[in-house]
Amino acid sequence: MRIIGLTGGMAAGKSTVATLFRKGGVSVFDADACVRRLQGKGSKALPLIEKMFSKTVLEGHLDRGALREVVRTQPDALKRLEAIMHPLVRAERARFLKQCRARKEPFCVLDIPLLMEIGEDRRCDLVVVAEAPMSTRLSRIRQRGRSGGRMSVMDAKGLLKRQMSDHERRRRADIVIRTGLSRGYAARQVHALLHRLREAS
Ligand SMILES: CC(C)(COP(=O)(O)OP(=O)(O)OC[C@H]1O[C@@H](n2cnc3c(N)ncnc32)[C@H](O)[C@@H]1O)[C@@H](O)C(=O)NCCC(=O)NCCS
Ligand SMILES: Nc1ncnc2c1ncn2[C@@H]1O[C@H](COP(=O)(O)OP(=O)(O)OP(=O)(O)O)[C@@H](O)[C@H]1O
Repeated sequence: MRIIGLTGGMAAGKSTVATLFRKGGVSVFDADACVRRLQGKGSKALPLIEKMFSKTVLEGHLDRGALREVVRTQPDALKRLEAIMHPLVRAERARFLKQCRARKEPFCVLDIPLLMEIGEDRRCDLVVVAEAPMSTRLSRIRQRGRSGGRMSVMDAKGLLKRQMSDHERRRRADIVIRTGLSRGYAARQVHALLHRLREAS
């Protein structure tokens, strides 16, 4: 089975590209969704988060706004949060790969925002980067923030600093999908890639 790593900066359009792969019949592991699942009610991570960051769990639910605020204002908080989340995400990822192998799927996608930062790209057979200009991404983040519940540009900037530069990411990519233009254009690039992968397998 060939493992396709999918990554990109914040609001570049990874999830949109991942959906296109899914629609093309490919199994996708979504690391952000996995984090949210692992932080859900009754999850393993919640008691650990509650112990480390007081007042971020209310009546068994994670208060994401409160946790975002902690991450933004406490210098080492994200590192400590990652130390809780990353081993759990790693275990889920291993489970996903095992299931795909058991189903004898020819390839699968790992959609991981920090794919390169954690060195997981080295274990992928093909690394795909979703790329849109920073100005486009910031306006998408602003729009999402306005429609409620999501992080503001100010919150995002702290996380963006921890993500790899676009230049470095592009250098380590095998394929770049341009996601700064229309969705149709992104779809055509993914379809062409899937076609090539299927021809080669
Ligand atoms: C910081 C948290 C609470 C913010 O939650 P919120 O719902 O507001 O945002 P969401 O999870 O949708 O993330 C928004 C954007 O930030 C990026 N991001 C999230 N965590 C990180 C991180 N540790 N470093 C860099 N970027 C990150 C995401 O990929 C996404 O692009 C949450 O992202 C979290 O628990 N992060 C730690 C786990 C982690 O490292 N996740 C990255 C994928 S493995
Ligand atoms: N051509 C395009 N390709 C991908 N996304 C696009 C495109 N045009 C607009 N968008 C929009 O950009 C926004 C961000 O996309 P998406 O959620 O897929 O990004 P992401 O990289 O997964 O974000 P994050 O890592 O912050 O969760 C969405 O609202 C999406 O609809």
